Amino acid sequence: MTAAIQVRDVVVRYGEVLALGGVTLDVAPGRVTGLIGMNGSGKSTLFKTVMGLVRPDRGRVLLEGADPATARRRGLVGYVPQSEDVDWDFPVSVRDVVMMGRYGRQGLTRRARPADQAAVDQALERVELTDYANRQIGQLSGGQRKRAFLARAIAQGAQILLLDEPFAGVDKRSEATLVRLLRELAADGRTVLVSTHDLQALPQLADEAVLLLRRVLFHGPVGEALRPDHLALTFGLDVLDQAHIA
Ligand SMILES: Nc1ncnc2c1ncn2[C@@H]1O[C@H](COP(=O)(O)OP(=O)(O)OP(=O)(O)O)[C@@H](O)[C@H]1O
Repeated sequence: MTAAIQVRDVVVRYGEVLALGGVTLDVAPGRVTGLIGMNGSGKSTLFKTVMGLVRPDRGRVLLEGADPATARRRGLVGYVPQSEDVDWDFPVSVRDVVMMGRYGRQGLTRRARPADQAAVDQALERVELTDYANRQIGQLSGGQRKRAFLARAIAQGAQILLLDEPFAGVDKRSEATLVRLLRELAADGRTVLVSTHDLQALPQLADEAVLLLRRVLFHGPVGEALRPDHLALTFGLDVLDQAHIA
């Protein structure tokens, strides 16, 4: 099967810092792929490069054959950013955030048509936030905020979903809801790439895993990714002390 996300030899530098040192990766549709790496390993940079928000110094990214800017314009790719990258004080409601997923279809007037309203209603229902639609986005819990951004991507009709640490600061129940939703979206044929620190949740979440440390150390079945030697390479030797993972 052709990869929905193709990353080829991508190098990204921030001044002196080498964030990605030649990443090559194919991400398949219809599956959840977990992206694992320690702080600073380049996970967010990889997402931003795939979104076209960061320009690689070398290499290229194709999303269903299109460059990231074109894919974004076509609404092909939806992004749930890390919480730190969002201004939670911004005076928008949950419904407004989800409606942003429809902007690409509304032209310059941004007038929401019945089809847009219906898509927003359905997306809110799918993530179980219908009752919170009129709340200011900052007045949600961590898990609800993630679900609101996921609803935006669903309303957009994005075929490729990128989620940067969606479980950080999220209670276990919200995490379970998010995992179920991501699995459903993948079963529908979407491409789901999700970064996480939560290695214990990985077997329930993902079909395959990518271990990242500025480049791809491993890409394959979750069971193999969690092997002690792979984790030691990815996180350093400390992780081996966590016997329940090893
Ligand atoms: N805008 C920036 N300017 C300078 N350096 C940056 C910038 N963004 C990231 N970096 C650096 O690039 C490296 C990779 O960062 P990145 O945020 O991609 O890692 P990450 O794996 O997402 O980390 P975390 O798990 O902490 O979010 C780090 O050394 C980071 O300090």
